[in-house]
Amino acid sequence: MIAADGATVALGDTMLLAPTTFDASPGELWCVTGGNGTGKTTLLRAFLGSRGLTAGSVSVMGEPADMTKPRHRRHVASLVEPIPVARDMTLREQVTLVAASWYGNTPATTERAEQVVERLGLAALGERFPHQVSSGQSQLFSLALTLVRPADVVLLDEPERHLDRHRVDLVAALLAERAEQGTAFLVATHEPALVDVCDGRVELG
Ligand SMILES: Nc1ncnc2c1ncn2[C@@H]1O[C@H](COP(=O)(O)OP(=O)(O)OP(=O)(O)O)[C@@H](O)[C@H]1O
Repeated sequence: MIAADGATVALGDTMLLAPTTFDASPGELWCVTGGNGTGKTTLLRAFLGSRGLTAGSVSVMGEPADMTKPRHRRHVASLVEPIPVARDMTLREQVTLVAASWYGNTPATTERAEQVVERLGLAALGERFPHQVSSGQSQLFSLALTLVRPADVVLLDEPERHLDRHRVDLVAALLAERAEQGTAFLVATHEPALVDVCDGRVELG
């Protein structure tokens, strides 16, 4: 489902990602761990197709990673780069809009969006605008925008950013539940609580 075979990124003499090999199956939650600068974000970007490889290969569902291809974009949801948000729409409206763009504008879609908002503890903040929430709440909002859409593969870069222990546990539980339903996850993290719920681990550095 998500595979790397000797994936390597170098810029001149600088090694951004040492040769990396792994293979995650559908429904598996994999963590990418390692110290600062060991190549976690670089590996995720390789799976987005935004960072070219010097050697080796990466694939998603057996095909090369290429976000210019609509098929790839349909399969892969990601929170690796910041997600653009609308300043003049509430959090709930934006999560619902993303859901509607994938599932259609129906009452079931509204319900689906509300479930994600609730699971991430954002229900009471749903009528706020992006500039009216804290850094941690903003991170939960970005996760809601990422997780509300359908995806076979989800790539997340340090989803624990700005989150307290309780919220990290909320996120870990939600990711583990989504994985059980068949989504494959690749999650770069420094957070032991996320590593604890992983089925596999890529250790860099
Ligand atoms: N454009 C670039 N030119 C040169 N080196 C780069 C460039 N971008 C990243 N690097 C280097 O590549 C290495 C891997 O960076 P990357 O962001 O993938 O690390 P990371 O494991 O995600 O780190 P962190 O835990 O700090 O987020 C780092 O040593 C970084 O300095």
